[in-house]
Amino acid sequence: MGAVSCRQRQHARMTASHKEPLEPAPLLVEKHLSEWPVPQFINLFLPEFPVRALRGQSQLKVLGLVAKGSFGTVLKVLDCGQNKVFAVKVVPKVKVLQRDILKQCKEEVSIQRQMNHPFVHSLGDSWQGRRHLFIMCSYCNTDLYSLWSAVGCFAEASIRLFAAELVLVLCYLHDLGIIHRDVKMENILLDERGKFVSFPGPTMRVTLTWESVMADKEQASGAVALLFTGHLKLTDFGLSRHLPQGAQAYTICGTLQYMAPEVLSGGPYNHAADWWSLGVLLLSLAIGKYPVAAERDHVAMLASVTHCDSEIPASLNQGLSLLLHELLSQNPLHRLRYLHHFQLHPFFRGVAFDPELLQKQPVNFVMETQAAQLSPPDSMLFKDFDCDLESYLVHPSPA
Ligand SMILES: Nc1ncnc2c1ncn2[C@@H]1O[C@H](COP(=O)(O)OP(=O)(O)OP(=O)(O)O)[C@@H](O)[C@H]1O
Repeated sequence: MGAVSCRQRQHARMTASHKEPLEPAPLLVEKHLSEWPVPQFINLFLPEFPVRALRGQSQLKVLGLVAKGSFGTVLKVLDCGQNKVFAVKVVPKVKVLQRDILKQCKEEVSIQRQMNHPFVHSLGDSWQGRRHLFIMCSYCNTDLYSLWSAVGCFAEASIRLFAAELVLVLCYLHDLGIIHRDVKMENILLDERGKFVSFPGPTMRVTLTWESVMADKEQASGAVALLFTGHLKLTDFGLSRHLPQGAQAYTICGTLQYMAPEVLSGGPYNHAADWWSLGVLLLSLAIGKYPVAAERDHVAMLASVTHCDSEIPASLNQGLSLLLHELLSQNPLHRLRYLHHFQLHPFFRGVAFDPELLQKQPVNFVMETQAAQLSPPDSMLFKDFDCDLESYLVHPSPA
């Protein structure tokens, strides 16, 4: 049995107030490394994390904290050279070595570099400083978890659209011989090209930021209708690995609520485990809560998920209910897994599994301003913010 590496939801996006730029905006700089021969603490992370000379004009300014994940801290930065906003995951090298996740970290970057799909978040850049690893991607306004927390139950049409996009993504990954192992709402970002149109009252507001949608929601009474035109991007390949078709894995890893029974029991398992996670995700979107709450560990969780399919309410649309039963099958061999399974499925009748066409479809939501709640107060989660920011936040010297 492999190492146990289960994740609970440990991070949340920063609220608007946390996202205010720090004054003056610090620069994301680590001391330049130029020694030869290359010391072990650098060599270990090559070639996936090259050493970079300080990048003059294209230095990165930290605009705010986005989230603290279980492996690293995600910062929102401005690339002054390109004048473009990115997200940078900062992972302390010492944590990588202490947790024995060096191979996993390198795999994350090499897999994400390989990605070329409209619904997958591709890698912008990766490099190392003296004490940290940096993984940079384009910045996305929000993630599916935040949207779900605000909206609650998703309408069937929205579930159908997101499901079709995720089916395309998982088929793409599995065809490349990659298993994701952490498909969950927090790892699904909503496209940076996305636009939100909110209707907090009689007036319509077009906005690009999630924060202004939330402000509309706070001010309105009754409900806020929301039209979202962006689409999803699967991210976080931190637990992904190359697994050729027909091969099996044994490491117990993932996020407890989303882990398939064969993963929780220590394997063997294969790509079918990602389809189970998709089933949990879609069911959660449909019912507005997790079908099975997270238990304290994988043994207790395994006992709980044995009857996961019984959590599918009879009130759901027949096609959706059938899809969920076929994704949440205890036996991985009985799970849907090939694109043609989905193309012929009654739930997807009339859906073109074409990324171009899917991206053109807007998604509608209605947020009840009284009932809906944002994710838990994020400031609480940052009380124990333990990343040593001082080491790489250098205030720019006055001009
Ligand atoms: N490119 C991005 N743009 C905006 N937000 C992002 C971006 N990348 C990550 N995030 C946010 O940061 C969170 C944590 O990132 P990520 O999942 O990569 O870190 P992690 O350490 O692997 O976390 P976990 O182990 O909890 O999954 C994401 O859930 C998302 O909310």
